[in-house]
Amino acid sequence: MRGGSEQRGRPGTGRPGLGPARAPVDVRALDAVLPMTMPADTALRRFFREHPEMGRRDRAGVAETVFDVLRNRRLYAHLAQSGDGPIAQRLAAVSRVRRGLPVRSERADGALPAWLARARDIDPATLPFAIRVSLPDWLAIVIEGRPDAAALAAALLEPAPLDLRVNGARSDREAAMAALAEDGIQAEPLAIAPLALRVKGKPALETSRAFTEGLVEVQDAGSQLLAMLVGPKRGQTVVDLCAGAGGKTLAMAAAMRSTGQVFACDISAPRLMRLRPRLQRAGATNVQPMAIDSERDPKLDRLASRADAVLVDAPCSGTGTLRRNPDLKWRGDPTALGRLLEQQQAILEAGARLVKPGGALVYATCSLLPEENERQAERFEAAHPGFVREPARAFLAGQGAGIDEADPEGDPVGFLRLLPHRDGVDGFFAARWKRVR
Ligand SMILES: C[S@@+](CC[C@H](N)C(=O)[O-])C[C@H]1O[C@@H](n2cnc3c(N)ncnc32)[C@H](O)[C@@H]1O
Repeated sequence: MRGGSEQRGRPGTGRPGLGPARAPVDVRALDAVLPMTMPADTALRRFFREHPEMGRRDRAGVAETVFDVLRNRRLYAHLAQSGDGPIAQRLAAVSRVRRGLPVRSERADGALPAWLARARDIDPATLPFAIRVSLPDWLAIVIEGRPDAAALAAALLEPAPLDLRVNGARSDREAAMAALAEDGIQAEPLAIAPLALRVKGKPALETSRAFTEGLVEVQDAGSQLLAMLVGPKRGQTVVDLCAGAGGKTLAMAAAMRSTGQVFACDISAPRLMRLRPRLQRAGATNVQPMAIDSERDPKLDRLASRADAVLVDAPCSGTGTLRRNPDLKWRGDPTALGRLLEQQQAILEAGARLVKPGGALVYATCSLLPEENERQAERFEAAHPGFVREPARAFLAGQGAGIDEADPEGDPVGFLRLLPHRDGVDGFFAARWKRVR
């Protein structure tokens, strides 16, 4: 998808259309994001920092266009092929026209140019699957092969909802909803996870009392289930081996009511730094952030066979989170998958070494790719007969998650698979094992 029509008419090249300085702000924002040299939300945050004159509402409008384009980029680029002007301008115009928003016309009579009218009126059902659902070929092949392809692909094009996890150490759902309501934020409980709330609209959450006082934390409800699957209990030693900025660390620390110890390990010190203010807000005193060089870091030796539970929330393709991170479709490099698979295996091995006899090991991804999910879990089991798979859905249902014990696809294997079109959460995979010897 990179190339062809998208390369034509770059900004500042004397091409027809608007010059970059005069281009509408959503077009300039797209110019900043589309080179994909960094994650889209980082590029957009930087763009907003450079434009302090923009108000909250303007930013929201621009973010909506940018993310709509990222979600639908392949379809829009196809529809924009016959248009004139720089690609960012054409993509923004297609986005606006297909969302029923006004588009600035350059024609004297105010009518849309013919190409844009065609782009507005075309029925995507007439287009090939990968273009229709805006997936790169490598991912379209995987998704089109599934029985639920149409529903899954459609769900991946929707914006993700904003889910919160109530900090059980400080509040409960009723009290958190009341605190949010004080700041005009409406939220409803979700059945799937016992501490999950779904926020209505896009309010200014981070300035609300519920957020600043650590009653709630932003976390997809599916992600909350993965932390629950670890089953951390008061007083235990738990290792979160790929803790990142600590979404699941925080959930586990709260479940342990600030007793015991959660070692939050990651090779990215900057990500772990982002965990610190979150710990403070949540009042979690049982977490020890631990920056490691790799999964073989000798710092981990002292935890060998000591952990009651280990979570390996492995680095992965992120294909389950495309609602939230649509730029991954265009930044993701399928040739890097082999390296990721090796890393996942190595981290899972390292995690297993830390589990004490009788303890639990959870492997989780936010991927839709069987190679990163079922195949990895099966490979691990074949090499580690001392780890016995436990039925994940039954485990979660036993803790109050609103999911059926039986796999919806009738699969008896005991893995957890969460899907946006079916479960209303991001796409996740998880396996839970008990170390029996
Ligand atoms: C899926 S993210 C973790 C998200 C996090 N658990 C959460 O809930 O927010 C994967 C993390 O693995 C980390 N990582 C990558 N390779 C690693 C390794 N060899 N050992 C430990 N962490 C690693 C990455 O830095 C990244 O933060």
